[in-house]
Amino acid sequence: MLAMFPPTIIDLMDSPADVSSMVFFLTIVATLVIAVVFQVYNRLKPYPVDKSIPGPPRAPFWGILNFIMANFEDWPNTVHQYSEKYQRTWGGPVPYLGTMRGAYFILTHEENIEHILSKNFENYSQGVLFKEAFFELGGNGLIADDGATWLRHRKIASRMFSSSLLRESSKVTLKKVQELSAVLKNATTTGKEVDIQDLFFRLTFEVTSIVGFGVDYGGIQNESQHPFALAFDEIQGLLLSRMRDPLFQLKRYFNLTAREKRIRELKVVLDSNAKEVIQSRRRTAQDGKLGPDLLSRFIDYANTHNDPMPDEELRDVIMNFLLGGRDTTASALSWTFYELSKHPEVVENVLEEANQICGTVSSGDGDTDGDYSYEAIGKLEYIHAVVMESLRLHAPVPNDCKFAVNDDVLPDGTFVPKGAMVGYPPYAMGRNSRIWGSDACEFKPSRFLNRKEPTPFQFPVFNAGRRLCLGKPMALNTLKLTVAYLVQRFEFEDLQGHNGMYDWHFIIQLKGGFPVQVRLRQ
Ligand code: HEM
Repeated sequence: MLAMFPPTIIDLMDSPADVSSMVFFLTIVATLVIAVVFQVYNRLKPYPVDKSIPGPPRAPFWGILNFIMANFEDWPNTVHQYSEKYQRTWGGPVPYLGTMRGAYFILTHEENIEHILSKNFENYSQGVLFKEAFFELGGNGLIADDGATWLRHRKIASRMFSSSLLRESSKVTLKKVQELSAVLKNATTTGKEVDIQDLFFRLTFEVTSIVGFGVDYGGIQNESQHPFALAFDEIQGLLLSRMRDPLFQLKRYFNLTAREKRIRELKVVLDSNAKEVIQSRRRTAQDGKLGPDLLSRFIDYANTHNDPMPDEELRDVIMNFLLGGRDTTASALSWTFYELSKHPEVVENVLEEANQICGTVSSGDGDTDGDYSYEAIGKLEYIHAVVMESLRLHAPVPNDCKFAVNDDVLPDGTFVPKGAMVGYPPYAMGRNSRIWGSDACEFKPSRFLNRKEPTPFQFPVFNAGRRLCLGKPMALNTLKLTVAYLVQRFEFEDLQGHNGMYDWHFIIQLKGGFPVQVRLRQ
């Protein structure tokens, strides 16, 4: 009977000695495999998270990762719904894989957020992952860095974001909004639909480039964009896609995929443009004619404080400025105009305040009418409330996080193990009924009128504590100026009835853009 079965490897051995050496060999292989699997498991296995922490059901090994992946496309809203349900720190274990770091906690109480962003700031880092994924763009710049390098840049940059830079940015914004207005005016005569979201991304690219390093790429009126702007957009998309790829470090190291090859090509374009700009600013510095842009201010600081800054460091300054200021402000503008398109009564109030403070504008030909000086924009209280309300409901950075350097206990008693990811969601906090009341999801600018502004820990749209966004005053000025100027001149009709769906990566944008029909305001 036995002969009917195919011979096994042992049947093929000539002697018992062969058999025992084969068994020995297989035992070694099996032991090695088990040791490797055990090592890998030990490295990837989730941290234990106390059962008292609420959250979605936990699967063995994967913890709540399946839940995160299943809801990833709609993560800001999912976080909002679960935060509303639990009204306390929630989360669970996740494998140590990709962006995940063993455990993920989501904080929605201001005391906990103040703890991680201010009181126990030293214990929470930006984490290596974002820095690594964005290295070709952000380098060792302010946004992704931690520790001594961050502190040095932060100290210098804080001096630079002065009221004189703000005034300069206000002038630049006005010039660029006038160019955008010309494009819209043209659309009123051709009757063509325009994607206002795309125009806002162009606008903020232009403003940040001029204020950041004194270059006007002229990309609002031109159909085609400058190679630097195109490369910046493309590389940003590719670097973002690394965040969902647990093997990106390996692929980058060996330059394995089309994405990694393209990133290298784009980095060359960006770096050579940045180098040109930096060298030109250095030459201007030698002639004693430095401009008002941020890059010139850094060069001046380095020269006057005898604190040399190599080109690479200045390159990172430029890129981080663009990274921090461009998409965030464009997102905020797009959502503000989205909310205005749904709330004509708010548009009436905006118009009334803008006419009162900036002066009325002659219909059709009022490009240079009105006072949009920094001082005038500072007086727009209602428009400020509109912009804040839009930021509350549509936080441009909907989810943010830090990583615990050592074990810690949050003020609400949650134990946070070393390495765990601690998320704080500006989007969900902006819609939280505990903070904002039962009408939290409604757009009501009046809630920002005649009341104390919420603390940054309650409203972490611009982050909070030691890493509060340096561009907040500049962003608010740009938003208010653009709203006042455009609402006074144009009516926007959302022909497709956008339903507020978003695309989100780090930033939320209106899904599919925001195509509108533009008419001159009568
Ligand atoms: C509506 C517009 C904006 C929003 C919502 C926003 C939001 C934020 C957030 C959430 C962070 C913290 C990121 C983190 O550490 O996890 C941040 C940091 C930063 N932002 Fe903004 N930002 C805006 C506009 C700007 C502008 C216009 C600039 C400059 C031109 C800017 C420059 C920066 C810089 C340099 C940092 C890093 C600060 C640090 O880590 O010390 N931001 N911003």
